[in-house]
Amino acid sequence: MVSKALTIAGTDPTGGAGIQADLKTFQELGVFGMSVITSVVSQNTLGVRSFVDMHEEFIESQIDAVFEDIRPDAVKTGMLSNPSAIAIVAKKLKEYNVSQYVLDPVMVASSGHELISQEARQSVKEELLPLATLVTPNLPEAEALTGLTIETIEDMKEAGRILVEEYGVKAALIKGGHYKGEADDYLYNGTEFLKFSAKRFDTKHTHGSGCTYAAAITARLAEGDSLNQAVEHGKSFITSAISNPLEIGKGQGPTNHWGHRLTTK
Ligand SMILES: Nc1ncnc2c1ncn2[C@@H]1O[C@H](COP(=O)(O)OP(=O)(O)O)[C@@H](O)[C@H]1O
Ligand SMILES: Cc1ncc(COP(=O)(O)OP(=O)(O)O)c(N)n1
Repeated sequence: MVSKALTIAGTDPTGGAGIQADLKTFQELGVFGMSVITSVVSQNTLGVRSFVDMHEEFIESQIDAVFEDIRPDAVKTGMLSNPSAIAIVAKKLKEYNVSQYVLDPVMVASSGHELISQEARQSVKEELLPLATLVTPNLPEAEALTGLTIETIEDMKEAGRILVEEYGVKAALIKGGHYKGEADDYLYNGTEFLKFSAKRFDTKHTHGSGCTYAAAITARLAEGDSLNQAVEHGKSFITSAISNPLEIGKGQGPTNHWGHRLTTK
């Protein structure tokens, strides 16, 4: 029996981030991928131009279409730009009793473009964090969610602790891509902190790395991994994808999901 994963997110027509990155990652990890589109984003490796949000009734209809036919084993959410989209997704996650849910709290693209309104940040905290198995903020997202200024490893751990103990998420993975030094991430699961380490590669081709990482973790959860195992597999997947760049695009290019198979001439 094949495992199935659903991503609820925005799009990237150049294929490096968002829904497209998630589906490629699910496929690469041998999991049947499904998708619900929340926003159609005009973006490329140089940045975000604009986006059009799907109406919440249409997001709801897409989620119902999936769950009434093929129940996913795990769900990931990415770009949810406004409070209405967040409210409908939260309602549906509860209605369908989703127990394996990875929340990537997408806020600002690496190009600097805001992908979420200010009001929606509060909705993420109040409505989505209590439902999630795991939240995967990068440092700016962890700062926005907790109000902390994160400058040290201890600050990263404190952010994880606040997200779990004060906001009710089951586990928090604070990603170190924006930190100085090595690319180390810290998982707090409510009882202990675990460190997931990687050498930092000197590359600009990291577009969509957060999406790809969260999608890989979601795929492994769908396959039945424990949370710690899923993060370990996800970290190894994203490190491999960053280590072997395709070097396509005029700006910050995509990670290479197919590390060993795709090459550029
Ligand atoms: N230059 C790099 N070399 C190796 N790993 C990286 C690099 N940049 C980011 N990562 C890793 O990629 C993942 C995504 O991290 P991050 O950049 O913090 O998230 P986001 O893409 O959401 O901003 C994390 O595991 C992080 O440690
Ligand atoms: C539609 C969409 N969702 C999320 C992002 C942000 O992607 P992320 O993986 O956090 O990394 P960057 O590309 O911003 O480095 C996006 N651009 N588009």
